[in-house]
Amino acid sequence: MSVSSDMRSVSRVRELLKELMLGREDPDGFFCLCLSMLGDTDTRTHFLDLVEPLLSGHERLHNELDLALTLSVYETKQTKPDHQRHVPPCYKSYADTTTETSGVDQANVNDAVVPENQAVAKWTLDTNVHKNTCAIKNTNKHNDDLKVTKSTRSQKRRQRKQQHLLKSPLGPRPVLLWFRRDLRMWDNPALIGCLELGAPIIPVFLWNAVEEEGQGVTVAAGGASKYWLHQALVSLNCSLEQRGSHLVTLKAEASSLIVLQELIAETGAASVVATALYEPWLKERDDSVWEKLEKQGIGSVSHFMSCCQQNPGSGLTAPLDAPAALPAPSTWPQGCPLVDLGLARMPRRKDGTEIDWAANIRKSWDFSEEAAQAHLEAFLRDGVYRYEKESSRADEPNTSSLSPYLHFGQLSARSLLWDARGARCRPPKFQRKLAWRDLAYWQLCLFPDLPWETGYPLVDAAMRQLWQTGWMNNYMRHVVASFLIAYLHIPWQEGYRWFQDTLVDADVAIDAMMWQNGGMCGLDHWNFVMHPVDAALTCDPYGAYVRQWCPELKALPDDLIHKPWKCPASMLRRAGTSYPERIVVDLEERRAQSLQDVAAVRRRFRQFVDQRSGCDMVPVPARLVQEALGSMEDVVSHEGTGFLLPVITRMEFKHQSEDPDRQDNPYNAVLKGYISRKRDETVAFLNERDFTASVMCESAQRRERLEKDRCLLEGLPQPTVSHSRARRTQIRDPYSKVPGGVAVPHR
Ligand SMILES: Cc1cc2nc3c(=O)[nH]c(=O)nc-3n(C[C@H](O)[C@H](O)[C@H](O)COP(=O)(O)OP(=O)(O)OC[C@H]3O[C@@H](n4cnc5c(N)ncnc54)[C@H](O)[C@@H]3O)c2cc1C
Repeated sequence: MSVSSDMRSVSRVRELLKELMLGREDPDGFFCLCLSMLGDTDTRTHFLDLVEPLLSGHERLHNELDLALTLSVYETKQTKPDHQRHVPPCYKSYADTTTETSGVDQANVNDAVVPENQAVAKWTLDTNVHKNTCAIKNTNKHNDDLKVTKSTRSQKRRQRKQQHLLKSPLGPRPVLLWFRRDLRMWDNPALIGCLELGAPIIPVFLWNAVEEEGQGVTVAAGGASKYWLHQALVSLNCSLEQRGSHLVTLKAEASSLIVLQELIAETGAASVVATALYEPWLKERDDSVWEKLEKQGIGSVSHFMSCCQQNPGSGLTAPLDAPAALPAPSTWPQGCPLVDLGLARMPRRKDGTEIDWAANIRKSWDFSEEAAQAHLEAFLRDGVYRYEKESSRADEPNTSSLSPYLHFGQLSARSLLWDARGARCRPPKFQRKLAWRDLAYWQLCLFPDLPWETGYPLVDAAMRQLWQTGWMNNYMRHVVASFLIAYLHIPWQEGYRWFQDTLVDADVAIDAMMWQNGGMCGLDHWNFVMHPVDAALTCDPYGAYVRQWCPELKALPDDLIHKPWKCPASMLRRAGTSYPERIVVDLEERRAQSLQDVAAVRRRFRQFVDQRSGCDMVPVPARLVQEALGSMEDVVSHEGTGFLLPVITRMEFKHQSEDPDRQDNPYNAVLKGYISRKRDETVAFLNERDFTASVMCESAQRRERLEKDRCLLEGLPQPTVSHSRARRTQIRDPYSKVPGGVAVPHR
């Protein structure tokens, strides 16, 4: 056997060993494959060394393999004479790498003996496993990439040290698997990374509310998302128990670092593994934790993170399976009951009874990892087709509703993307949403400082859905945000805070980015304002959504469901509704005022408006400019305001500053709802073609609607809808197709 084929066999055996630990290969099959790859002699000599990792946590498998080896040796002895022992040099060096014990500079020895690719073979296995966590969201790594490339050798040394640390006379020392926002068994590289270390695993969750929050208006963990977190931890613990392990929960009141150090002292753990977090204040906390632990000689996540950073961008790789079992330590550290973390604590009334505000959230969601996968499967089987066409509908569940699972890492973004690409329609719109998610994290890294009733049924329905279930779809989030900012003139930070407290998927990066864009101070202004009635005609054309969340409006006819103020008082009385008056009546006037406010701000801070393009500009952190352009000292200090980056600015603002006196701004951003736009286009089209037919068509539709409403209010059966419309003049123009459509030559 050649040297290189030997090495290949050994690394293949190690891969198979992983399969065995994960329960995807049985011991007999594993043994036969090893025998055929290594041959009789090498199997007899090295097999037990290779399967040694099984001794911690997989003893039964080890015993079976030991027996299989004994039987095979016995059989071989019966048939063959004993061969001379032969240990190929590369094999020896490989074994040395894994059991480094001497004081010799092992890094140099190994680098000299083993070709580079073989020396890292063991680690590339880790790299493949680990890198994917960040493959999707890790877009801001230029700095770290550089560091990694330079320090590969020292990392290798550290990795070997880590291996050494894992060995002790009493068997391998445990590894702490620090769960944070990766609360899952499937496609969890940190978990698989721990398994590969071949040591007992202690899964821990630490809670320190202050560390979680960061500075300023962050509100990182609001009530609803903490409630979700609690439930997700319950579910994670069940999954761990099914695999012979459990989650140790701890209040990290002093700090996460101190609790980790105590855990290390108590358990003798040799390393701590976790997936990266990207909120700047948590990243800073983590950096300092890793630094201190490494000084103590604890192998840490830095290896794992650097693997992520070395990700060559080779594209999406297959998600990882969940392990069948986890090796448990001989003794467990003492944790506290999960409820003591106070994540799901309910307020109490004066009489001591509990106010269970989460009852509806519980009814609306299944918090488990399995539910996340079932949701995704169901969505890709069916919903995704509607999503690609009409993701704005509020009255139909057309979006995936996966955001809380993604936020808490109960579903990995990689497996979502993997499955989406495997779906028949390869949904482009859905896949793009994940890019938005990455963008949000990128922005947060870049700019770390970053109970109402309105009388408008769509807005109220959305806010009630949010309150009751902790969620609403993207379109509705736009509707309520537009309403708050453009019509109520309330600062976007208020909306952001409320969302952070009430959304189960509350996510600082995404939420802050979206609210800032809505509040006209982000990197990409919304070039639209949602009109609460027009939007309703698009996303809830028959009022089903409003009827679900505002049942007091149930009895109103379709035509008036989004405009209850237009109902005659007698109709409202009959319907028995106590719905409030509109919070603002003259929407146009409110919008005009909002535009003037923006103009005033832009005049006052003229230095942040690019006079040529009319775009707003934001100061870019000096660090970033320097990284991007080498040295930018001149630009940064010379201007006094730092380096300014023009951002995507709403057209109507730009036009307004160009021509402040013009009343009719051609870039009016208020969106016409889809339905009203289509209806207007149809009427305009018919007007142009055949005025009489158009009038007849309109009045026939109106008569039908009135009749339907009358029957509804008087409790009569609904009239059967007549499909005979007023005759439309046959269109003879061969170049016209549909209103708003493309004109194509007729053949
Ligand atoms: C004002 C405002 C605030 C928002 N706050 C949050 C928040 O706190 N947390 C949050 O997860 N999303 C937030 N979003 C984005 C978006 O509304 C939700 O991600 C989406 O509604 C979740 O539903 P879904 O899983 O059915 O989404 P789908 O449309 O099925 O998309 C799949 C996944 O892509 C990601 N995604 C979708 N849209 C966006 C987007 N616009 N920006 C970034 N990622 C996106 C989410 O992870 C989502 O689960 C906000 C949007 C607005 C307008």
